[in-house]
Amino acid sequence: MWRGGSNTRTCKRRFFSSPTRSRHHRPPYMLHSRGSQHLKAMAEVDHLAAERATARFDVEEMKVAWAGSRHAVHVADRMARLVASDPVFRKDNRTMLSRKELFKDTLRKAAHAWKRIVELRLTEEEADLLRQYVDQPGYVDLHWGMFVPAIKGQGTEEQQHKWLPLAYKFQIIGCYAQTELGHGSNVQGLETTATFDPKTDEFVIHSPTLTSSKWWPGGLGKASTHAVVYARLITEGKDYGIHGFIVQLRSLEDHSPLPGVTLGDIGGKFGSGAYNSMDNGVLRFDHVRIPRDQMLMRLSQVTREGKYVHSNVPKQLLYGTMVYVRQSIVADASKALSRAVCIAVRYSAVRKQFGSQDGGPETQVLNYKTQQSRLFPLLASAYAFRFVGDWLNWLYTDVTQKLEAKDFSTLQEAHACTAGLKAVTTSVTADAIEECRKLCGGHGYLNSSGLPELFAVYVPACTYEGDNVVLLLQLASGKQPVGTMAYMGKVQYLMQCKSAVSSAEDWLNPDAIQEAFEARALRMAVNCAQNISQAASQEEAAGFYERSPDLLEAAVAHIQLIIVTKFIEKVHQEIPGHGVKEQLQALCNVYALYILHKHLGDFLATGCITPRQGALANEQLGKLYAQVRPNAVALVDAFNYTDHYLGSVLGRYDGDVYPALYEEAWKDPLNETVVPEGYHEYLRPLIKQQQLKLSRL
Ligand SMILES: CCCCCCCCCCCCCC(=O)SCCNC(=O)CCNC(=O)[C@H](O)C(C)(C)COP(=O)(O)OP(=O)(O)OC[C@H]1O[C@@H](n2cnc3c(N)ncnc32)[C@H](O)[C@@H]1OP(=O)(O)O
Ligand SMILES: Cc1cc2nc3c(=O)[nH]c(=O)nc-3n(C[C@H](O)[C@H](O)[C@H](O)COP(=O)(O)OP(=O)(O)OC[C@H]3O[C@@H](n4cnc5c(N)ncnc54)[C@H](O)[C@@H]3O)c2cc1C
Repeated sequence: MWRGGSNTRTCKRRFFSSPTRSRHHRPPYMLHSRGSQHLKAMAEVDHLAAERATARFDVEEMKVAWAGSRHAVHVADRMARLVASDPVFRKDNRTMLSRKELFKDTLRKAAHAWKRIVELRLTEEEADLLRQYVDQPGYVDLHWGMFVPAIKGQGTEEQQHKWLPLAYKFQIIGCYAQTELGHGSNVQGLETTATFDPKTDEFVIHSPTLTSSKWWPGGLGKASTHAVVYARLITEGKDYGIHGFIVQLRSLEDHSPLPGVTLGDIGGKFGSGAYNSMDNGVLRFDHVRIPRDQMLMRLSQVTREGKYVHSNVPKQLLYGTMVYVRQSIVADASKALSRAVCIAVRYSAVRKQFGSQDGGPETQVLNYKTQQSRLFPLLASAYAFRFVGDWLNWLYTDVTQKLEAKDFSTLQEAHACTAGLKAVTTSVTADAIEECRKLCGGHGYLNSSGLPELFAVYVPACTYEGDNVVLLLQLASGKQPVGTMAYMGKVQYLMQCKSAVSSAEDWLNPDAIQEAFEARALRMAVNCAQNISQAASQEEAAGFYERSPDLLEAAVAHIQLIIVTKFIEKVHQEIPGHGVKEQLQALCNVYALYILHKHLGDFLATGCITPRQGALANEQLGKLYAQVRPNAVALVDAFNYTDHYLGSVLGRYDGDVYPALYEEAWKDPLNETVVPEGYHEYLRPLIKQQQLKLSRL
């Protein structure tokens, strides 16, 4: 019932295609042949070769561990090359395009991607990867990511039979129209109505108020012909709450809005380039009629006579599409985070500052302990999110199979885990991309570093598909100790256990880590429960409301425990390749001890560890950073990203950063003329006026 598209995995190796540039854009030194020869010679040097030589593990095997299988590495490799070598998929000029140009460029790329998918007869897995490497948000994300899964999950067999082939062949383009101007988080508060008219066997879709205007759906603004619209179902005078309906919005002949439909784009968004390639839209209905069979009727139906019938399944299955997308957002978090970290690690190995008193070489900034303590936990988090994402995908698949067999026992667990992991991984990733920008110093602030755009594209992930705070509160309201909450069954032990750690090395023992994280999460949850019951003499809801800031922290502790646990489980598996397991073990420890250090207050306040044990964890963390240092560049190489996909002059595989930065500057439209436009209007008169004044003195 929750079926959606297949999940894709990341990958790729370097493959840089430099776009051809007009002569007048060239930096001055490139106009001389000696200069360009020099540049060419420089480009053939691998400035990071020395870094790669210090790696103590087999990078090719680490690529397999990261991607999940040899097959996954291979497919991703082919798709990334395909995209990187195709000039239509060029993206280095994206931040310089106007909104209209950017949108047209997105339409062009989507159409070209589809053409290649059809021509090359790509499989679903290959097509998903190809779209991922095109790396430009657009209507296709919502078409494949939400419209199709909504019909698969909530449509009957007949409805799927009718609509999916149209969607699969792009004969219709769909979006997911749930959020309104007045309500997003509170789905039950949506106002759009779908009133059944038994006389005509139709639903009348209507937007009764301004706040009921659909607002935000991606792909709605300009591209979609259809939408799955969420509206209050009213029949026989009774409001049955939110249900999904397939509604045609635009003519399939000339793309004009159908009668009664008003729609457009909601306007420019944060950052240049970035999510502005997406046409997030506004939509209003004025008594638009659709046939009864366009209500998605897998979970509940309205009969010809107008009788409402609800199947014997939990009504929350209506939210299945959101659960599906949330679990893919967790997988995406590791992709975005690993991209930022790859850029910051490579650049930190190239960048040198200070440290040469006697004319010798300066210090690579990656050698500064502060740089390591800021960067290596993010590197470890990228791996941690990758593996927890794989586990979540497994959980989702498992729940989906159970639901097919009408077993709803794991539904709540899946909801809680996807909601909590979505919230934690996106919040950490958004902050981490910004940290990576700072780790790259001034150059990180340039669009050509790739980081500003990555940040601007990524941050809305903290809001869309459920605001992170709202989702964490969902997790905090979970009741039964099942699945990932099973450790709560050990309440008596975990409430009084004392950590046995007595040396820094003791923190390398996964059992010590696991116990500390379990005890912290459990004690925080128990403290919350006690405080809620004390705060709420009359009603539990009042106590929940009162203590919700503490509940958020308890929910985060629970999710961090899940991430640590899944990383430990991963490292316990058989992992082939020289040194690969050892590196993953080190990263797992970095992740866990970093979280412990960062949230030391929680661990101390709940009495799970002593201040001395906290200090020992930090001591061990420093040792682990030293262990990661010689492997750092190889560990980001294992993400296997092309230069095209990274889209960063600072993160280039060859580390040849400075000529690339220099060259990139000349591509800016401001450099199209030597004397800027506006000089004669504003600058010259100003200067002349001042000169005249001075000459009169
Ligand atoms: C490859 C694919 C890639 C795709 C990427 C696409 C690109 C992405 C681009 C961006 C695209 C962005 C696209 C977009 O942004 S699409 C719009 C996304 N919108 C949201 O995410 C809205 C967030 N709000 C909600 O989900 C609900 O309103 C919440 C959950 C907050 C409350 O809910 P509700 O109002 O009903 O009230 P209740 O709290 O009393 O809950 C009642 C009961 O229901 C249970 N419950 C709640 N939820 C679920 C659930 N899901 N499964 C199973 N159970 C669930 C709950 O535990 C409780 O159980 P119990 O305690 O009674 O036992
Ligand atoms: C880029 C982008 C793309 C989107 N794409 C789509 C799409 O394709 N289709 C679609 O239907 N929607 C889409 N959305 C909408 C998105 O799902 C909502 O914006 C999101 O669910 C948050 O809801 P909201 O805007 O109502 O936030 P609000 O709920 O208004 O949040 C405002 C603040 O209130 C807080 N808050 C709200 N409720 C509570 C509570 N109970 N307790 C404590 N704090 C609370 C939040 O934490 C937040 O700080 C998109 C949004 C964005 C930004």
